[in-house]
Amino acid sequence: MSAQRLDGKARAARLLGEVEQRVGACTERGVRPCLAVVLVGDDPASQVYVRSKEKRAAEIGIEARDHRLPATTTTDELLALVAALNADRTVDGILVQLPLPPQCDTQRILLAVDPAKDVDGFHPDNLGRLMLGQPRFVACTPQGCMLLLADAGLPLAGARALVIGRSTIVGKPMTQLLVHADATVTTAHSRTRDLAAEVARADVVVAAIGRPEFVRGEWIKPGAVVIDVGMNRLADGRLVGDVEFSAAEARASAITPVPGGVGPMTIACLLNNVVLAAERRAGLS
Ligand SMILES: NC(=O)C1=CN([C@@H]2O[C@H](COP(=O)(O)OP(=O)(O)OC[C@H]3O[C@@H](n4cnc5c(N)ncnc54)[C@H](OP(=O)(O)O)[C@@H]3O)[C@@H](O)[C@H]2O)C=CC1
Ligand SMILES: Nc1nc(=O)c2c([nH]1)NC[C@@H]1CN(c3ccc(C(=O)N[C@@H](CCC(=O)O)C(=O)O)cc3)C=[N+]21
Ligand SMILES: [Mg+2]
Repeated sequence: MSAQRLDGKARAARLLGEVEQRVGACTERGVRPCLAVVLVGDDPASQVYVRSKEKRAAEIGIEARDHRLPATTTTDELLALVAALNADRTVDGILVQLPLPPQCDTQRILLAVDPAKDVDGFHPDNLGRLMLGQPRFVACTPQGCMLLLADAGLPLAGARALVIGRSTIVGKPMTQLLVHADATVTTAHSRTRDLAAEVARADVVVAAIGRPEFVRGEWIKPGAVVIDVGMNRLADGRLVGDVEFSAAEARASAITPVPGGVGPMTIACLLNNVVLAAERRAGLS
């Protein structure tokens, strides 16, 4: 058996087509959807991500405004920029690219973003609403994973789901979304005693660890659906996920590739959140 590949590139293109229609409706009402991107320092991976997001935005008529700041930027300087973007009525969404340099107080800065412009879904208000089952902006990567899971066709209600990772940006919101989809969810992390045994009984595995091919293919339950969030750059330049892809593919019923899986979905869901914010400004929602 070989798994169905969950093609995130194609699924993202479809979502972006829908978002583009909605961008058009806003623009007709005189509201040009606009995303402000704040990038501090010169981390090469962050630059790649920001560039590809701005390219996708331009393709569908969303304005992306770049704010590039030196690696020495202070918390106060960032707070002042965020306050200006909050007050700017032409800005619909604000994205502060993470990670920030160590001298910046990340929690304080994320808390300062207007929750109505928090298209990453990282503000405590938006995380709390997700917890209540009344989401406003849902974090983009978990949102994208849910869309790919829907393509796999496996009913989530009653399924055993395993989320590996408990970060605020991926693991925790992913666990919440699966709980609300009526899965029976386990969250694993670095203190989990027997990860192989947890994986072996899961009908759905979402891996968000940040360690190349850490989840062995032989752990996967035959027929399981595997969503690989990991993005690991190897010394030879190859990009691999957190799952041993070739061995997992032989056992799973469906699996996301890296690249071309979750990554493109994250960007499409971000722009989906931007148009949601713009629709409110345009009086369309
Ligand atoms: N495709 C995309 O769009 C995106 C991809 N990513 C990628 O996803 C991965 C995870 O990102 P992120 O959540 O930000 O990472 P973090 O480093 O914030 O979190 C990693 C999580 O993995 C857990 N972990 C570490 N080692 C183990 C282990 N041996 N066994 C089980 N769990 C372990 C950690 O546990 P503990 O809490 O105990 O430390 C932690 O909860 C990265 O590769 C990142 O690049 C991230 C965002 C978007
Ligand atoms: N405020 C904030 N919001 C984020 O959403 C955010 C962030 N900070 N910091 C970093 C992580 C990482 N992330 C990625 C998104 C898309 C790809 C992506 O498109 N990847 C391509 C491959 C890219 C390549 O080849 O290098 C793919 O998987 O096919 C990757 C990584 C968003 N993040
Ligand atoms: Mg990917």
